Amino acid sequence: MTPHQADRPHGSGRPRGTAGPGYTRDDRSGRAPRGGRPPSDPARQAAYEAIAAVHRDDAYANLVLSDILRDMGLSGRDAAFATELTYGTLRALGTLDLIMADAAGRDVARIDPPARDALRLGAYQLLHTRVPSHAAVNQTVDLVRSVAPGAAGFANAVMRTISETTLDDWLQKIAPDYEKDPVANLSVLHNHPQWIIRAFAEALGGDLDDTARLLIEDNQAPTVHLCARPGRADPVELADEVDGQPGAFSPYAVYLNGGSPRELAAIHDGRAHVQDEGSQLVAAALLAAPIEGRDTRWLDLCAGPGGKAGLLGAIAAQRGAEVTAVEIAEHRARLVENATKGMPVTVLPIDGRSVGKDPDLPEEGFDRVLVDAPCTGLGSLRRRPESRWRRQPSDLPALTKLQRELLVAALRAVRPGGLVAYVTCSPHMVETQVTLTEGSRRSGVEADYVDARTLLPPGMPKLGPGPTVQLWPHRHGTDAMFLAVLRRTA
Ligand SMILES: C[S@@+](CC[C@H](N)C(=O)[O-])C[C@H]1O[C@@H](n2cnc3c(N)ncnc32)[C@H](O)[C@@H]1O
Repeated sequence: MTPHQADRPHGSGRPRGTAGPGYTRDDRSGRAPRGGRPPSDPARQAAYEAIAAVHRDDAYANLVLSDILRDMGLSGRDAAFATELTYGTLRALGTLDLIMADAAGRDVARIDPPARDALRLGAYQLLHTRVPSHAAVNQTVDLVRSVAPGAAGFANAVMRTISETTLDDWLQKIAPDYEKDPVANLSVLHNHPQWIIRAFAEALGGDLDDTARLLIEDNQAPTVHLCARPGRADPVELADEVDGQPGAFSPYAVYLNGGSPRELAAIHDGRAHVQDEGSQLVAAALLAAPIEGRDTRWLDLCAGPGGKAGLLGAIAAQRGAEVTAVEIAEHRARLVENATKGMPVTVLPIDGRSVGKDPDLPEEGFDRVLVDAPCTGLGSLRRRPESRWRRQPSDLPALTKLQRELLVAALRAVRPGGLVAYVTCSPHMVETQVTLTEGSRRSGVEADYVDARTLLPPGMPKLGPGPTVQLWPHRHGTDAMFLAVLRRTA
């Protein structure tokens, strides 16, 4: 699973008719049980339902919330408030749970799941929003009464205890001393699991001050970036049209100032797509280095849902090239087809590791190959509020094996003289440098690094010593994309 798999219909992570630990089937709707009181506030009810679905069904917050908002007919300020509450609560979960445990005098694992999620939402309002305390307490007790009627008195007591102390004082109380355990301290202060902080710190050369800056950035709601598709839209004109601004680095990027990109005409008519600026940069980097000889056969080995294929396809149309886009998951392959309509792109719903075995994926058949590998997605935590608490270090072995195999396949698919870009939206060294070294070694293919810094727009700051590049939210305003470019020599 990768965080890119956000197109999965919500709830599909768990078989129908089953419920997550601690939930009964009656909890599954998330709505007030028959005989319970109706919700007093639709935005909070929507946020509660989304948070409960994330924990009960392994749903993705962005998908489940947009379904709930639509079903409840919420828009404008109500929708914005529900979104802030859902995303904020999910991001802050680890620290909220520690505060709740302290206030309740028991581990949160021992609180009934519906009451626990309602309390998390309440604690978030008390500690992170301007909602007046009495309103946060009363609304939360009302919500608990409707989803876990027996726990209303308990919820009242916990909420009142939390409300008596400011967030700063809570953090002071529960965070371990920075001098004794800096990672544990940062984990509580900035709402990230410790293993992720260690991975970030390692990729940032052990600089914990810089790591803290990254953690703070990870807790901000990211700006939505559009990609103005080359040949179809001019970014400056598009920026005017959507009341946004041209991006700082990618020649295709437009930053939205707010509002939902779903409603934009440019998205509907295929002139633009939503794509982080870092993703645009790494995809374009594959095409930036000159190669000798034929340059018409390009391969995207992990294409779903089609963001980078959409950009590669638009440029291929201009340069007379053709893109083969491979995606193993059928429903995601269909998304790639949608994303590349009208472009010279052929979508293959097959395993990218079948290079040399599938006639459509011949060895040495391609001039440029992109491996945007399935990964932990630790580089895009801003966009997926629940993922930092869902991901586990135990996810790494299976992912890195797949990454190595896909890199080996890519190196075999490219012709001598051609280029392979290895990309992850994770800065975890095991997924970046280790995979790269191991995959290149095992491929048996000879290849040299191209300095990836030279393939990015001039003037980009803080790209490190090369030849690989790690982008960062707190340095570049992008997701933490990793990029390595290899030229096959023989
Ligand atoms: C990081 S995502 C790619 C994102 C995509 N390039 C984009 O820009 O929208 C990785 C994708 O690889 C797919 N995948 C996983 N294993 C694969 C395999 N063996 N062959 C082909 N695709 C695979 C996943 O289903 C997922 O869609």
